[in-house]
Amino acid sequence: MIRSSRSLAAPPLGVGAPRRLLCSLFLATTTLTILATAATVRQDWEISYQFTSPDCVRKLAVTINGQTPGPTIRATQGDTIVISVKNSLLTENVAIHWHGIRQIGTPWADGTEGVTQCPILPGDVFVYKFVVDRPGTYMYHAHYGMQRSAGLNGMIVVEVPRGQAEPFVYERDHTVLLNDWWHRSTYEQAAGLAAVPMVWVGEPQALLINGRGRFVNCSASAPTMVEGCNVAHPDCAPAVFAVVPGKTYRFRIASVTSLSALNFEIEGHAMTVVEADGHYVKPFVVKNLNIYSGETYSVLITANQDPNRNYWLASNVVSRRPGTVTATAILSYYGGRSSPNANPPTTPPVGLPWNDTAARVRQSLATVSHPAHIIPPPAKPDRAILLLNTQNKIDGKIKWALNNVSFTLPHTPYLVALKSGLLGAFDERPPPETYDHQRYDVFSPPANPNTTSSDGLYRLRFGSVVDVVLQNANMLGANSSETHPWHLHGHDFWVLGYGYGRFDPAVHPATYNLKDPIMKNTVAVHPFGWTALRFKADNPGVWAFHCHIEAHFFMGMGVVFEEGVERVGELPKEIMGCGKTRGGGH
Ligand SMILES: O=C1O[C@H]([C@@H](O)CO)C(O)=C1O
Repeated sequence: MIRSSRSLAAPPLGVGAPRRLLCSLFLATTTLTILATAATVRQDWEISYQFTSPDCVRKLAVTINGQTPGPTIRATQGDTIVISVKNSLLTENVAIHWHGIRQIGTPWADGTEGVTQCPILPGDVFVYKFVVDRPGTYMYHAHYGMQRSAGLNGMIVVEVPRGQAEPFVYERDHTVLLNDWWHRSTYEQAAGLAAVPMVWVGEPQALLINGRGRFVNCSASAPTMVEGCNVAHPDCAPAVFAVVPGKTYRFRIASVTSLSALNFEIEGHAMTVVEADGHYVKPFVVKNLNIYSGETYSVLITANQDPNRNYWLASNVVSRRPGTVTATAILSYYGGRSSPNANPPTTPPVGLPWNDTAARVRQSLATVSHPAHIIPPPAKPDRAILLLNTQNKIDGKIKWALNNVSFTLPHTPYLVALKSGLLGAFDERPPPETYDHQRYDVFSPPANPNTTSSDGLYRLRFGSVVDVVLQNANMLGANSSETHPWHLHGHDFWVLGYGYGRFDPAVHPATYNLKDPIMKNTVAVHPFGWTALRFKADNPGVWAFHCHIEAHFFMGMGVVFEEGVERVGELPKEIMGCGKTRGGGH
């Protein structure tokens, strides 16, 4: 049972309030309406392991109140979200990240174990409290070890306040949470990644749409071939999305995959892309939407097809050679002759060719700001950090590194260590700002695969403008480079440009889009390419920036930024209790 409530806050008592009330009746009413819309959305969550069958095969999953995915959090811009999390995992810690929520003024609520908090111990209750300051489509998920892959995830929808228009209209929205799913436990996956030789997690056993998919080897004809397989299990019945003929719908789509880049399609219905990571996009129409882990999009579709049959929603792997069947859900018209959950008469769409990188780059380039919602980027950065993404080795173990440093999480959260002046909690030497970009050959495997590890962090001047260029490269094997979706906590960044091959700091900044760049919190770095972003270091706190592929972050593909930590208010004691913070941080 979820206890969920949205209660209106009392109008805040401010110096201006009494004077505003004396204004004309019209003004007073308007002011009160605005003040009264800020509400508190409360939910009580209990996190526990449960047997679930998302792809028809029984597996233990980390659930919220028994469910995976967890409940969708729906709120209005300006609302305060209060989620009380009880860890009932018995033998496992937990931490929950509110992906895309900037946590302005509440950096301790970001939910990133090792960065912003100690993990929540079994039996403990931790209350996350933060404001959703921007409308849009977001998600939440575990941010502790590889726990996200175990099922702890869900969506956050932040609506615009009533009466405020968006640059498009629709009848209502549907939420679509895309995921990938493995049968091996996250512990087995993590142990494999850290082994010599490494055991790679491999392609997922299933793709999920709203937590439902189908393992290809679990079939009605041979149910006993796979242990725990039951094709009739209600957990794996495809999700059904109902539409009224002639109406336009907003599909809010989020990808919380551990690994897979996906190609999403609604059979027979063109999709107009209108939002990316909480920002309005200059609308463009696609048949197939590419979506990387950590990204969200909103698309509009109009229910203008034959209402007497159903249509597939389909999700397919791209960017890696697929080893997983298409995930499907069903679009059904109200009043049509087809039963809502009947399979459509066609075969499910298979998406774009997995290796059509050019098509995916085209979509990245098409994603620019809506003309009426441009937030202009600062003309120049104060600092530029160039990060070379390489696959490397440490003591024979395969790792990922940035400028030859593979990231490790400290045991003491940076936020507490920095705020409380704890020494020796992490490597005080800052990681390198750049690499030998004139000589490094991004098209060949690293000449010397060995790398080093560190938990050092970048300290940014508060209020400064920072550019980061993510340079992709060849992996350890010849002719291979993968897509990496990089996610920044605590900020949105402007996406200034993408390029193929070696980034040249003397040439490429002149090609940046400073006119109408989209702002995002997650962006793809395409194979053998580079991606340039800019952000303002104006959110006091400590923020992770990492590849959103669960295995890659585990293998060291991340960095951490600190800015204005001296401006952070008193830290809640509840985020402490581990590492050097065991005495309460003092
Ligand atoms: O980090 C990774 O390791 C494997 C492979 O490179 C080694 O097995 C893979 O595909 C990754 O993305």
